[in-house]
Amino acid sequence: MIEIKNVKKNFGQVTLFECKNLTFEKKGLYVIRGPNGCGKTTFLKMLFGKDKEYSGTINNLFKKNIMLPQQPYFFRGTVEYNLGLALSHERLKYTQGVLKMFGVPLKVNINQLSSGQKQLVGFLRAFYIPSDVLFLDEPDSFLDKDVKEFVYRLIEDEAQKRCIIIVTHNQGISLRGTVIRFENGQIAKEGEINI
Ligand SMILES: Nc1ncnc2c1ncn2[C@@H]1O[C@H](COP(=O)(O)OP(=O)(O)OP(=O)(O)O)[C@@H](O)[C@H]1O
Repeated sequence: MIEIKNVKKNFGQVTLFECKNLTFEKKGLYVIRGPNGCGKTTFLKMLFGKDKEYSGTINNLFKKNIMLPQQPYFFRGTVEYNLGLALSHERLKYTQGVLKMFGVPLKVNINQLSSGQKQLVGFLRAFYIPSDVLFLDEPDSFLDKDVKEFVYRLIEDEAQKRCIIIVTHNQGISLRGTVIRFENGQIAKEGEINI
């Protein structure tokens, strides 16, 4: 669970956003929406605990937190090598199956993949590391329709077991979750809808 009370984020004299009251429960999918530059990535980093420069309270009670940034870090080496460093044998096998299904080569250097292929690898790696809460910062920006559909269904199913907080500009493919919207410098819960 994450509880937020009277949080204000400033850069210098300028207030980027405020969040008066918000709770992320133990399980569920939270979809963060808002225009470019409103502060979604900044907010995610604050929830994750990486950015501590704000006023007010963010009480993150989750023990194991995993964050997938917009540009995840990969080690020099193959796709398989990068996944193998992070995942258990069983989860690695499943991940390899998904990548094969979408035609992503496993034995090539990670930097030889397309942006969408690389994004799928980064997503699967973060998704299959056990955690209590998973923060996803635009994990879908380069994914085609079929891959996005697959990833969204995976996220929706998994959110029945743990808390997943995703930032996305998605339009077109449905994703069922509680929408948290940035509007005029305020963050508020909109309720559970299909975006
Ligand atoms: N360290 C910093 N100092 C000053 N301004 C910053 C700093 N970090 C971020 N900003 C500004 O805060 C604003 C919000 O950035 P952020 O990346 O959180 O937005 P976003 O909503 O995730 O945008 P996008 O949808 O484009 O990814 C931007 O205008 C950015 O320039």
